[in-house]
Amino acid sequence: MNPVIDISELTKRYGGTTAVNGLTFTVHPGRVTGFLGPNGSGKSTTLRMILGLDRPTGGTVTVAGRPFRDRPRGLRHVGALLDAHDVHGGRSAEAHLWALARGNGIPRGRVGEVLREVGLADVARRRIGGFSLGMRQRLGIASALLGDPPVLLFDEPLNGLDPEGVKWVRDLFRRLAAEGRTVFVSSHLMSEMEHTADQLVVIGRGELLAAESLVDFSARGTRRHVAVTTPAATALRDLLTAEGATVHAEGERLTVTGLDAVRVSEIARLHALPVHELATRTASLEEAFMELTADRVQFSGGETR
Ligand SMILES: Nc1ncnc2c1ncn2[C@@H]1O[C@H](COP(=O)(O)OP(=O)(O)OP(=O)(O)O)[C@@H](O)[C@H]1O
Repeated sequence: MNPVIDISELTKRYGGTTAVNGLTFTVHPGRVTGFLGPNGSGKSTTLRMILGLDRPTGGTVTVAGRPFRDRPRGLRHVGALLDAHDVHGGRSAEAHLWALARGNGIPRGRVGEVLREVGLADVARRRIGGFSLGMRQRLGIASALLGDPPVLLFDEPLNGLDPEGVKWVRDLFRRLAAEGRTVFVSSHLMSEMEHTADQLVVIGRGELLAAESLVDFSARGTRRHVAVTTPAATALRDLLTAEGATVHAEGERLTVTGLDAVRVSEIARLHALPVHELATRTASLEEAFMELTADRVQFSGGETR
C-alpha cells in the first residue's frame, strides 16, 4: 500500500463562499510536504476533506487509493492534528488517549509510549483543561501518532510552541518522513516551512498556486539587488541610472537592480566615490511566497476585500 494522498479537482462551497476551487495535487511519502497559504485560503477545509469530515462539492480525494471515510479503525491509517482545542478539557491526557485507542483497536500500552514520545509523560494524569497551547499541540501530536499510521496530517502544528518545541516538532516530522510516512503540514507562514518542509503545496483563495520542491520554490525568489551605503548617494545614483540601473534611494542607502555588485563597485571607484557597504541581496523565500499570493490574500491590512 503506497500511502499517497491524491487530490483531484477538489472543490468545496459553503453557500456563496468557495473555500476550495478545483484543487489537484499529490502528496508523496518519504518527505515532509508543507501546505502553505494565507489565512482563509482553504487549508483546513482541504484537510477536513482528506479526512472525510467535510464532503466535497466536487472532485475527489483518496488516501492510498481509497476515500478515507471507507476505512475502519481510521487512526491506524491516517493520524491528524486539526484543532488542538477540540478535546474534552475535563479529561486527563491519558484518559483522552485511552478513549481514542479503544475506538480504533489500538493496544492501551501504546498510550504511554506516545505520551513519552511527545514529552507529556509527567503530566499524563493532569486535566487537559489546564494545559497550555503548546501542551495541547503536543497532545494533538500524540493522538496523531497513536495508531502508528503511514499518513500524518497536521494543521498549524507550530502554533503556540516555544523555540525548543518548534525544533522538536521539526525533528519529529523529519524522522516520520525518513521512516517512509507521508507527512502533510499546514502553515500560513513561509518562515515556519522554510526549515521544516522538503516539498511545498501553495494555495491562495482555494486555488493551487504552486506544487514543487522547496529548492524549486526558492528559485522563484532569486531576483537579486545590490545594496549600497554611501555618503555620495545622489552622485552615485545619477551615475548608476545613466548606466541603465534602477535605483531606489533612501538617505545614504541605495537599492540597485539591473547592474551587478562588481559593476556598481567599478563605477564608484572610477569616480572616486566613497562606498561604506556594498552587498548582493537575494529576495527571501518569504518574499517569493508573498509575491505569489499577493493578489490572493483575503484579509490584508485589516480590510476585507
Ligand atoms: N463551515 C464553514 N462554513 C462557512 N464557511 C466556511 C466554513 N469553513 C470554512 N469556511 C470559509 O472557507 C474559507 C477557507 O477557510 P479555511 O479555514 O479552510 O482556510 P485556512 O486556509 O485553513 O485559514 P487559516 O490559515 O485562517 O486557518 C474561508 O473563507 C472560511 O471563512
